[in-house]
Amino acid sequence: MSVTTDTSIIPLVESETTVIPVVDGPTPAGLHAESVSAWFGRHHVLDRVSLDMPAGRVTALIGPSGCGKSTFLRTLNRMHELVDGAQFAGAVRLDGDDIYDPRRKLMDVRRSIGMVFQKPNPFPAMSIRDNVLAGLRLTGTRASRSTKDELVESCLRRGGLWNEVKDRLDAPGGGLSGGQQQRLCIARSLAIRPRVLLMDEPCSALDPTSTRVIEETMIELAREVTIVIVTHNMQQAARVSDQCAFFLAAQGTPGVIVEHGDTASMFASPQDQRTHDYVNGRFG
Ligand SMILES: Nc1ncnc2c1ncn2[C@@H]1O[C@H](COP(=O)(O)OP(=O)(O)OP(=O)(O)O)[C@@H](O)[C@H]1O
Repeated sequence: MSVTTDTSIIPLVESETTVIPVVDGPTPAGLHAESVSAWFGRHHVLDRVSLDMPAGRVTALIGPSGCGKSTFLRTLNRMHELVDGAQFAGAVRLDGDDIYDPRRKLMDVRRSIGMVFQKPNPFPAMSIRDNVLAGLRLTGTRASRSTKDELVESCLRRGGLWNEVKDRLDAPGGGLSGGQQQRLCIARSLAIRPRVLLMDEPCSALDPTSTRVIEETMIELAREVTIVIVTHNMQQAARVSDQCAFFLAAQGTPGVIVEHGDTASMFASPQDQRTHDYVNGRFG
C-alpha cells in the first residue's frame, strides 16, 4: 500500500531559520540500508534488508504488492516513524552517517532526503512559483527576491516544467495537468537541495506521455541527486534505473530482498527463479 499524503512536507516544519546557498546544485549522496527491519504494531513487514544505493544512480525497488517496498522507502528518510505504532530496527547511512542517530536533526534528514509521492500533491490554490518555494518557508530558509527568482527557474528547469509554465508562474498549481503537477512537486522537492530523492510510484497516476517526460526528468536529475524509485512498471524500471532490488514477502512472512544488482543483468539473466518469474510477468 502506498501512502499518499501531504505529510510529505509537514514534517519539515521547525522554528529554526537557516540561510543556505539555494541556487548551487546539490551533490548526490550514497545511501546504505543496513539490516533494516520494520513493523506496524505486531505486523513484521521487513526483515533485515540491506541495500547499497550509490550516489548519482537510480535504484528501482520492484516486487509484488504488499512486499514492503513503500515501507522500505519510507524508512530511508524516517517517514515510517510517522505512523502510530510503527517500529524500526537497523541503520540507514547517508554518505556514512546514520540518519537514525539521535544526535542528528530530523529536519536535516528530511531536507537531505526528499520524497515525491504517487499522487501529485501541490498546494492547489498556491501559485506555481510559491509551490516551488513552499519547502523553503517550511524549513525556515531565507533568500532574497532575486535568489528566489533564480531558484524557481532553476528548479522548474530541472523538474522539466519551465518551458510550459514560465509565462504563468502566478497561476495556481492546481490548474496544471496531472503530469505537470507531479513535475511541480519534483521542482518543489529540489528547492531545498536534497541529496537523495525518494519516489513512490511517481507515474502511476499519469498517462504514458507524462510518464515519459517524468522518466526523462529522472534520468537528467540523477546526475545531481541520487534517486530511489518504487515502481510496478517493469519497463519503467528497465528504462530509468541503473540497479534494481527485487522484494518479496512469502505468505505470512516479512519482506526481504531476493536479488539485487545491475538492472540490465537482472532483467536479462536473473540469478533467482522467483526474480525471473516476476520480471517476466509470471506473477505479481
Ligand atoms: N500505515 C500502515 N499501517 C499498517 N500496516 C501497513 C501500513 N502501511 C503498509 N502496511 C502493511 O505493510 C505491508 C507492506 O506494505 P507496503 O505498502 O510497504 O508494500 P508495497 O510493496 O509497497 O505494496 P504496493 O506495491 O501495493 O504499494 C503490507 O502488509 C501493508 O498492508
